[in-house]
Amino acid sequence: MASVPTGLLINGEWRAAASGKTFDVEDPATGKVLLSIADAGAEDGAAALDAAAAAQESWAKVPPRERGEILRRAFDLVTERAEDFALLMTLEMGKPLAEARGEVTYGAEFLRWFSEEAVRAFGRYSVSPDGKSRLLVTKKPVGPCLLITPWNFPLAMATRKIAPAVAAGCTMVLKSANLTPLTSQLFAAVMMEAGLPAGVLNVIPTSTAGATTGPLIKDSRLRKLSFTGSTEVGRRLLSDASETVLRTSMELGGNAPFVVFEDADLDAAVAGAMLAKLRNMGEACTAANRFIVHESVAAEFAQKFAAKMREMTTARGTEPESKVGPLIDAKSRDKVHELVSDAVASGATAVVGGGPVEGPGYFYQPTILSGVTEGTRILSEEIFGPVAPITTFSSEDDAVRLANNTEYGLVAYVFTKDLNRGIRMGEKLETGMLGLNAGVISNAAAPFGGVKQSGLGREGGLEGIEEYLYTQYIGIADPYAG
Ligand SMILES: NC(=O)c1ccc[n+]([C@@H]2O[C@H](COP(=O)([O-])OP(=O)(O)OC[C@H]3O[C@@H](n4cnc5c(N)ncnc54)[C@H](O)[C@@H]3O)[C@@H](O)[C@H]2O)c1
Ligand SMILES: O=CCCC(=O)O
Repeated sequence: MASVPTGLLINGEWRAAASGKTFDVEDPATGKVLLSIADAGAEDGAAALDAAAAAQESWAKVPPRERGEILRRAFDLVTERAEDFALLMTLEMGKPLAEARGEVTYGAEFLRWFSEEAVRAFGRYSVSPDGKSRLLVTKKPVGPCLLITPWNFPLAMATRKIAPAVAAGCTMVLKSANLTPLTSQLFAAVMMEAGLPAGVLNVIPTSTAGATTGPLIKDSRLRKLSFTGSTEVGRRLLSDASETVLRTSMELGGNAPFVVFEDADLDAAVAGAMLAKLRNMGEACTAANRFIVHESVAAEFAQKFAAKMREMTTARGTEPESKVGPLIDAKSRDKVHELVSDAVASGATAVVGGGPVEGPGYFYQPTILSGVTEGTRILSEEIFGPVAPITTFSSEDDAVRLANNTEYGLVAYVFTKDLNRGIRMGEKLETGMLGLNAGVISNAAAPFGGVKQSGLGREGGLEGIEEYLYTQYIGIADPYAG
């Protein structure tokens, strides 16, 4: 296992927090402390922004190809050390090793994708409609960015922001999640090894997020905030960002509907449901949160889905048999159980599972609830656990109404053999993404993001780099005028 830096990364150096404080990172499978790392405070946050602001001008001048090559080297290094990254993620976050390996592949792909995009931030030159002037449109790096990441995908959520920022020529301060900061520490070390100049990426893990990043958001040298996390915190940060009219990208919560029509291939729908529900133990913004199944196939779907859920072994992610790891902490596990208990009290039935697993760690049984009725809390809140509530519908209009009945709009899943119906659903569903007969659609080459209260902006795809660029227009006088 590679050694993980335990300091703050500021201007290319690993250092202790100004206060000398550290905080503990726990293994959610055992509750034991894995490592203590430097705990940044406001003074460290200011030093990190000083470094990012000082490096911005020279970094923006580095040729795009060179920036791309740094990212490509980082891709190679992460790929070479895939096992180190996977084990670290399993230890600090809990996901089974096989899934952690999948996240390394997914997370590294943002480095490769944006290494290729770095050289394609094109502008345009055109003749004005009246022919009397010329219009030159260019793309420029937006400037120093604050990147705030969640705990659930410790590598991919960081690379999805850092890679496009590097490609665009922005400097940055990364505030990693306090529950899973270790992967970001190792990744930052890799970025330095790949040749990223000092000051371009600064990393400030902290146990006091608001106090440490609040002053940065109000600092006029900061030009961009990219946040991934809950809608609740996102709303607060948007309000703070309004003070300096800070440019923002917000990747927030989800409440994905998983719609199964009567003509769907039920085995394929169950396979999709297993992915959409159990990937990352259900701790994903993209997790299917509501199974909306046609009344004529609901019983058969529930029975097939339950048979698969029963095969899932709950164990520490490092154990070879583990298919479902622990939830991130006791608070999350208690919240999941509260939602399940509320649904059961409101008339739902636990077809399988229904409670926490006894013993150390924060494990929860893979659970299916049938007969969940509209208005039940579990259908409106993010579950963030391995629990699948099933509700039924009788017509396409009914399915659309139920699916759209949420403040969120990140992703939806639709299973049908009728392509026209699939396309119609895409047009009618209020989401940024749709999985058509697919249970996972995350891809570095695709624009990831939501509508409604699931956020603003897109990460990945051709769109991802745009979040870190601004457009400048230069009006040129008629070159034929005397
Ligand atoms: N849409 C997406 O792409 C996406 C991806 C992953 C996770 N998420 C969402 O993230 C949530 C789970 O992650 P979480 O529990 O880490 O979310 P969270 O909102 O609690 O925290 C996210 C990050 O914000 C920091 N934070 C919390 N309060 C802050 C404050 N006042 N100022 C500055 N930073 C603050 C946290 O320390 C963490 O780094 C879920 O809602 C999930 O849907 C969304
Ligand atoms: O948690 C949300 C991110 C999931 C993903 O990128 O696939």
